[in-house]
Amino acid sequence: MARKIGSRYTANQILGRGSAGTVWLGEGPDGPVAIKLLREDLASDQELVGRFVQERTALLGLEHPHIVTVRDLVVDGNDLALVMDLVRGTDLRTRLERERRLAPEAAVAIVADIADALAAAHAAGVVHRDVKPENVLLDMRGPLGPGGSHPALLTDFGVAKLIDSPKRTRATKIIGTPDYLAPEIVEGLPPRAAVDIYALATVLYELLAGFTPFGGGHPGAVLRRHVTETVVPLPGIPEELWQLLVQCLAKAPASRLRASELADRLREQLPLLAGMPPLDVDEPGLAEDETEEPAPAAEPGDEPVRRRGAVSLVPGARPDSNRDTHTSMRVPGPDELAGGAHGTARAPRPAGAARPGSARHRAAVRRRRVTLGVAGVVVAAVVGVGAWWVSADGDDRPAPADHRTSAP
Ligand SMILES: Nc1ncnc2c1ncn2[C@@H]1O[C@H](COP(=O)(O)OP(=O)(O)OP(=O)(O)O)[C@@H](O)[C@H]1O
Repeated sequence: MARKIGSRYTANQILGRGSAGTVWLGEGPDGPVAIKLLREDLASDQELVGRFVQERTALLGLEHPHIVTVRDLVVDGNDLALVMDLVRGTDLRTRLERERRLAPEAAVAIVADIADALAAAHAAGVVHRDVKPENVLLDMRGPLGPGGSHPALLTDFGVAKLIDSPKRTRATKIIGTPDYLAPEIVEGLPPRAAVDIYALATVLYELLAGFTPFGGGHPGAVLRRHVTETVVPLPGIPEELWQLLVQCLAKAPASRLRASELADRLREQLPLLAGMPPLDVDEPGLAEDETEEPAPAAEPGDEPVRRRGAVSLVPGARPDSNRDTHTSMRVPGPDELAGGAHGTARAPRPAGAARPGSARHRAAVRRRRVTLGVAGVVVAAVVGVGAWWVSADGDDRPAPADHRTSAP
């Protein structure tokens, strides 16, 4: 089912789908390429097409060994496409799902590559705004580096910005993926380079722990944790690496490292991490008042219900993904964010600690109920934040799906 894209490219086979469109394995005048074909409703939006053409120079100018180069932007009839270098490998999400946690040396080597990519982008005045494991590709044809990792490349540059048009997302809405959103975005400030550092530090934490520091449960609760909670230490993590994470997950953007400094500091630590096994951390449970909403019973013919709080990048998007992707939510007001006196961040559970749902865990929860007057405040905040999520455009609701392959 090959199709022509403009006069120079042919899309031959689907590699994967995201919320903004479909990525194809294609052929161009200089050989194989990856072609990201934006969704039809995006392609027919004149304002977006205009921005697409405007952004051309910035996107095409980003060349770096750890950035997936955009080779061409094609506007042709109903087609709007980014033509990129083809990366033969897999994305970091797929690797993480396979391995659950990465050895610190491999995790740090991958994140240092992406910090290099961000340093180059930030120097060129480009903020990525959607750093997450799905947007990191591992080039299986590249040489093996520290920890046996292939080179990592950052992709999807500029896509969040292109789609974040005033018409689509009104000034009061948030664009991004909840688990990786910097607190200043939740508070409604414009995204600057430091948001990428926060997101990348979140990715590093996730590679080491197997879960993100503030993720889990309702997306409104996730956003609130970014603003109000401090990150919980990971058992067994080397102190210097932990300090680096804490600094880059700082609530104040100015306290975070710059990308080039982060890359250097990470690489300095590589020799100390050589041979260290993955950290021995079990995924924590959620506090009882933060658990996912129960999925409604399926009717015959119903599409599967997404279990977690993913909402699409743009109204109407139906991401072909079984992972949480983007959120498009109203910026919460100060009152809605003021639920942080009592932390709900998911504390890592060292092996042997009570497993959520166990008798020991239930007893602990009962004890907590008795002692926590403040819990009511938290519940109120969660419900408040939930209310503004529910009141967002109905089109912004989670969409079911499954997806994704890597390049052959
Ligand atoms: N340049 C590329 N070379 C090879 N495979 C790619 C390339 N770019 C993307 N892919 C594959 O295509 C799939 C879909 O990518 P896409 O960027 O559309 O989705 P995403 O980033 O996971 O989702 P979203 O757009 O919702 O953030 C990914 O799984 C990725 O593995």
